Amino acid sequence: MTMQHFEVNYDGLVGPTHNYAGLSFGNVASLANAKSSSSPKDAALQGLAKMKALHDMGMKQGVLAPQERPDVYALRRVGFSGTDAEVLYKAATQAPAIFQAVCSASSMWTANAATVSPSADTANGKVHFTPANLTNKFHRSLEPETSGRILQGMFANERYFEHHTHLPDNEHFGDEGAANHTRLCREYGHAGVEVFVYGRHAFDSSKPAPTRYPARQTLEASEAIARLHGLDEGNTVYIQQNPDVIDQGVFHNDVIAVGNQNVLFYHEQAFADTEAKLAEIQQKFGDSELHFIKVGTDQVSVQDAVSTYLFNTQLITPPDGKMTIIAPTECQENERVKAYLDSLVASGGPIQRVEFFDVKQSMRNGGGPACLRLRVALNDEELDAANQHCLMSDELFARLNKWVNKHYRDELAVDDLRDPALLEESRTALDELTQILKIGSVYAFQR
Ligand SMILES: NCCC[C@H](NC(=O)CCC(=O)O)C(=O)O
Repeated sequence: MTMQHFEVNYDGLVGPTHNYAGLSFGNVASLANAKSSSSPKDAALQGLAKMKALHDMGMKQGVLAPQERPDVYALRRVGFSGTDAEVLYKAATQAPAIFQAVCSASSMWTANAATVSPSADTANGKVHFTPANLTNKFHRSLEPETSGRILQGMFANERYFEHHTHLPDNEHFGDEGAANHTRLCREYGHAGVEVFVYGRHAFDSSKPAPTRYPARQTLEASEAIARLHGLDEGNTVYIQQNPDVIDQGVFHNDVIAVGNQNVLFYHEQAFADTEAKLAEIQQKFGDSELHFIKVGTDQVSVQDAVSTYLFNTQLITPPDGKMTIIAPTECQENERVKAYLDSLVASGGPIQRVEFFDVKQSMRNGGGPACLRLRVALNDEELDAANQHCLMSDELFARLNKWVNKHYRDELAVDDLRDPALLEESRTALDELTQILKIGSVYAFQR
C-alpha cells in the first residue's frame, strides 16, 4: 500500500477564562477591546463549529487542550501566598495587571503553541516539536511547559515523534512558534521548504528593526529551531518581516502571509528583501510549479489586512483537491477585501474556494482562523501513532459541545476573574477534559 499523507489541523479549545484584558501591546485588536466583557461559552462553541466544519470537509482535524487559568502557581512564584482563594484575592487587589495576565486564555491560539517539522524534512525522519517560549508577553510566557506536556500526551510514540524543550526564556531567543513559520511542498509527504519569518536580529543591533511595536521573533530563535529539528540548509529559508508592517500592527507573520503546499499568499509589504527571498524559496523548492500570490497595497491596504485578517486565513486542501481559504466573517464584511477574494477565486488560480467563519470572540483578541490552529503534517503511520482521542469526530464534537455547555460561563467581566469559584469550575472542566482526550495529567493541579 502506498503511504498517505495529511495535514492535520489541531485547533485550540478556548479555555473557561477567555477574556479581554488588553495584554498584547502591538496587537491592535487586543488593545482596542481591552476590558470588554467576553463570552467564554460562545468563544469555545465558535471554535468547535469551525473544527467540525473542517472535519465535515474531509480534513483531518484535531483538538488541543487549553491551559489552567488563573495560573495561581505563577502568582505564588511572584510572592502571593495563602490558600488559592487568598492568592487570587491578594493578587487581584494588590497587582490587578499581573492578575489579569495570569487569567488569559491565550493558549487557545495554538499557532503559537509550537513549531512542528514533518518527518520528511528532518534528519532523523521523525516529526519534531518545539513549544514556543513566547517570551515577549508575560501572559503568554506562562504557556510553554504545559504546551509541551500536552503535545507529549498527544504525540507519545518515540519511534515517530521527538519533543524538544522550549528555547531559553529570554528576548534574545523570543520564539512565537508556527505563527512565524510556514512550509511549502509539492505534497505533504515530500520534503518541503520550511520558511521562518523573524522580526529582528537579537545579536546584531545594526540590522533594521521596528521602532514602535515589539518584534516578537528573532532570527536566532528561528535558527535554533531549525538546528533542533535537524533541517537541511538546502530546504530552509529565513526571511525578515518588514519592520514597517510590525509597526502597523502585524505582530506575527501569519497576519500578513500564509502558505500551503505550492502556494504562498502574501501582502506585497510583508517581507524585507522580498525579491531575493522569493527567488531563494523558488531555487530551494526546485523545478516544480510554485505560486506566489501577491496582494498589492492598491488592492488591500495593510490596515485592511490587519482589521479583517485576510492573511490569518487557513489555506487548506480538502480531499476534493480544491484549495480553500477559511476566512473570518470580517473579510466578508469589508467591501474591498470581499471584492479581492471574489476576484481571487474568479482568477482561475490555485485558490478555488472561500468559506467564511464567525470567530469574533477570538478576533477581538487578535486571533483569526489561522491563529487557532497548529498544523501537523503526518503520514498514515504517524497519524495512527498519534492520540486518536484528540481527533475530531461526530462523537467528539457532541461530547465537547456538551462539556462546554456544562462548564463554561455565558459571560465573563474582567472583575469576575477573581472569583475563586471560577478557578474551581475551570479545574473541574479541565480534569474532565483530560479524561475525554486521554492526554494524561498535564495540569499542575493534577500532579
Ligand atoms: N496568534 C494570535 C495571538 C493573539 C494573542 N492575543 C492575546 O494574547 C490577547 C489577550 C488579551 O489582550 O486579553 C497574542 O497577542 O499573542
